[in-house]
Amino acid sequence: MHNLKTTSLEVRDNQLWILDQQALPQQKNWLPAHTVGQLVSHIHALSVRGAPLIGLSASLLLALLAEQGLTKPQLAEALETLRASRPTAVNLMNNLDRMKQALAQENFVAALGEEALRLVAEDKVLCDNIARAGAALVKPGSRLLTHCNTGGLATAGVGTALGVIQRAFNEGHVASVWVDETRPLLQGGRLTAWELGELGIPYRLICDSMAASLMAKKQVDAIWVGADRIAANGDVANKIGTYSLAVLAHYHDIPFYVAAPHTTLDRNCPNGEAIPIEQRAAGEVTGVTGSFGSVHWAPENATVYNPAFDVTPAELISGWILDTGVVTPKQVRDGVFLPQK
Ligand SMILES: CSC[C@@H](O)[C@@H](O)C(=O)COP(=O)(O)O
Repeated sequence: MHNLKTTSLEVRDNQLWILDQQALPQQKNWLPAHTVGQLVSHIHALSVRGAPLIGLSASLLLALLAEQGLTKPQLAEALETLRASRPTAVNLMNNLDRMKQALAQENFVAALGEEALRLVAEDKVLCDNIARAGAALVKPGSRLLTHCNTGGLATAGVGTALGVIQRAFNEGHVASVWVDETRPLLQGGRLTAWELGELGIPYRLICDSMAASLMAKKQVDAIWVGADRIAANGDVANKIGTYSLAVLAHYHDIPFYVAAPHTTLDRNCPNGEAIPIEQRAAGEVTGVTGSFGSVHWAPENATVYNPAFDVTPAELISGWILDTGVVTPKQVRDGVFLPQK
């Protein structure tokens, strides 16, 4: 495979490397993801993260392993191991379904390589299309609020919700961005703040618990988030804390938008209750770990509840901004996300 580089993935000399998103922004470390074991552990550690990026990294690794001579049964096993590495984001499953079709072909080495590169190239276009559709909804002078990280780090392109914000800023419509720090893993505080700084977009970092009072003070004009899975009834799984924002937005009459590629849509998943939610380690809540080391503040044996995602019901969402355009609540109620006949 030829060399390629996105913000956080690199194929160099037929090996996959990932930008360690756990070490950012203090350190820019590229880690080897040369084996299934390495990539799965990077996915578990959230060194590779963001729904689209997880799917692309798994697809590229499979293609590279095929070039290195793994047999069809070995590749099929690798594919299933990768598929099981993160349960909530459906982009991983969607991308691997396409890789599975390539694997079924006689000339599977070439087919896997072509398909993985196609997925990366497509993702860039999907991001651009989402940004274009979403930016048209951003009114001049907007103070936007976002959660988690949905930028170039999480995709092969400009990102999803953050891609919308970037484009709307370039069009002169964004005054500033409120960035939720996004406990427990601080994707907002570490990654979104860093990306917005690099882009020169004015932002202010807040603790998640500060969003409510900002809305009460009329300091937020719209909320933009990404998605890990959109169910057929429009319910959306996204980073824990998204649901609270949607409830707050509803109470304060603030538009709440979800931006995602069509690869995040799961037409076979009837509603949010059917979306598997990943439960994560207690240590993420009892303290914090980063490039600076680990700090723990909770009592030694504290019991913890740590779901990585929550579900926002469709009725709290003002619009689903896909690469195919803006989907309205009425269209969702009329069944636009239902399985296609
Ligand atoms: C374009 S990224 C969309 C989502 O994956 C994003 O909003 C999110 O929830 C990421 O969670 P993470 O656990 O950091 O992978």
